[in-house]
Amino acid sequence: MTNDSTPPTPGSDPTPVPGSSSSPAAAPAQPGRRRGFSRRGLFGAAGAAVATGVAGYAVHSALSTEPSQAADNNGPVEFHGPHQAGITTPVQDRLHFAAFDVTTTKRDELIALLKEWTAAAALLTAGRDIGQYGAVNGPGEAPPEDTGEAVGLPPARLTITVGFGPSLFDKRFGLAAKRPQALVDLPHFIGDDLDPARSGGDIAVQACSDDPQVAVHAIRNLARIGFGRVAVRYSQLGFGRTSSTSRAQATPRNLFGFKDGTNNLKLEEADKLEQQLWVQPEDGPEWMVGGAYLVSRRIRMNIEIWDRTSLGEQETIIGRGKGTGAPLGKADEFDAIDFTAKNSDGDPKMPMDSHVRLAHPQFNNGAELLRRGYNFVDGSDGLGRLDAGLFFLAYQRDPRKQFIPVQNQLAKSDTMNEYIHHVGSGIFACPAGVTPGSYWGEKLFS
Ligand SMILES: C=CC1=C(C)c2cc3[nH]c(cc4nc(cc5[nH]c(cc1n2)c(C)c5CCC(=O)O)C(CCC(=O)O)=C4C)c(C)c3C=C
Ligand SMILES: [Fe+2]
Repeated sequence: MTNDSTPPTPGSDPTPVPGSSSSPAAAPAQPGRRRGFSRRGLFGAAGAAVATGVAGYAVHSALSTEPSQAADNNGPVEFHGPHQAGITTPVQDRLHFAAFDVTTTKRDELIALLKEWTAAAALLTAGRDIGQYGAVNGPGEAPPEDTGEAVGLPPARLTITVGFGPSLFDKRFGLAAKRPQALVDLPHFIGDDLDPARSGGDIAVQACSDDPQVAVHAIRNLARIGFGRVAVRYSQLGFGRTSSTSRAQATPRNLFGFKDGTNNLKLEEADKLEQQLWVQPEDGPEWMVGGAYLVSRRIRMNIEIWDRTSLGEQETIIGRGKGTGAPLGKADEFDAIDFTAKNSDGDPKMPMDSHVRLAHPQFNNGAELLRRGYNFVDGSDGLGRLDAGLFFLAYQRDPRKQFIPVQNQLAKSDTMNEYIHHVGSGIFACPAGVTPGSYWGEKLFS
C-alpha cells in the first residue's frame, strides 16, 4: 500500500494545526488508510511547538479519565490523558518493548529528545507518519523522516508508554533528588539468573499494538530519532498477550497452555485502580502522581520439560484447571477461590505451594498487580530447546508493597520454579499521562 499524501511545497502552505477544528487530523482515523497529510510543523518542529506551548501535535486532545478504547482493532487509542495509554488499555496482541541507555550527558539534549519522542508518539499512535514529509514525500537526496514500513497500515490500537529507570537518577542529569522512594533497585530473588545485558535501562518504551509491524515501526522510529542521544540496551518482541485488562476481553493463554490474566486488575475496577495502580498525591513525588511503576521480567519457560509433565501435575502447580481456567475444586473460570476447601484425603484443594495461592492478595497483604505480559519465542538456545517464555510486565502503585513481596513468596515456594527462571529484569517509573502541549517527564525536569 502506498502513502496517499500530496507532496508539500516547502515553505509555502499554511499547515492546519492538528487537533484544531480546521485540521484533517481532528477527524476520526480512517482504518486502513494511513493519513499522510497535515504533517508540517510536527516532528522536527514539534520540540519548538512544545516549548512555545503550541499543541502542534495534539491529534486527539480531549481528556478523559480512561484512555479512549478503539472501537475495533484497527483504530487509534487516545494518546493524551491523565494516565499514559498502554497501562489499562485493553491489552493488544503484540509487544515491542525497548530499554534505552541515555548516551548524551547533556540534560538539555535529553529534554529535547523527550519532546521529540512525545510529538512522534502522538503521530504514531494516530496512525500517521512522523516528520514533515513522512516516509515518501521528502526530498530524494535525504533519508526519509519516517522509515515507511507502516505506510498504509492503520493505527491498530498502538500505544506507546514510557518509564524512567533508577539509573536515570544518577549524577548525569541532576535528577538524584527527584528519584521516587518507590523506584527501588529490585533485590536479588532466589533463583534469579539475570543477564545484565537484558536488564535495567535508563528509559523503557513499551509499544503495544494489534499489528506487530506497527509496534516495531514505533520502536524503530523512536530509536532512530534518538540516535546520538540514546542507544537501545535490549529489546523484546512479544507475540501473544498473557493477560486481560478489561472484562470485555477473553482470557488468553500462556505458553504453558493455561488461561492467564483471569484474576488481573481490570480497567472497570476504578476504585481498585486508585488503591493498587495509580500513584496518589500522598505517595509522592509530585511528578509521579497519576503514574505507576512498571516491573519487567524476562522469564524463560522450560516448555520441553513442562510438556512431559502430566495434566494433573500441571494443574496442581498452577492451582487452576487447564481447560476451564477455574480454581481447583470449582467449575468456572471466574468462580471465587476457596482456599479452605479440602480433598477427601484432607489436603487443600488449592495446594499450599500452587502459583495462584502464593500470588493471591489474601496471602500478600492485599497486594495486587496489573499484569500485561506477553509470550515470546526467540529462536532456540543451541541445546535443542526453544528460547521461549513470558515477558512479564506488571504495573503497580508501589513495588515495595506489591511486586517485591509477591515475587519473594513465589521465588521461595512456587512449584512452578522447576519450569521457569528469570533471566532479565527492569523497574521503571512511568509518569502520569501527557496533556496537549506537554511532554513525557515534563514535571520531572521542571
Ligand atoms: C511476581 C509476580 C508474578 C510472576 C513473576 C508470575 C509469573 C508467571 N505466572 C504464570 C502463570 C499464571 N499466573 C497466574 C496468576 C497470577 N500470577 C501472579 C503473579 C505473578 N506471576 C498473580 C498476582 C496472579 C493472580 C493470583 C490470584 O489473585 O488469583 C495464573 C492464573 C490465572 C490468573 O489469574 O491470571 C497463571 C496461569 C506464569 C506461566 C509465569 C511465569 C512464566
Ligand atoms: Fe502468575
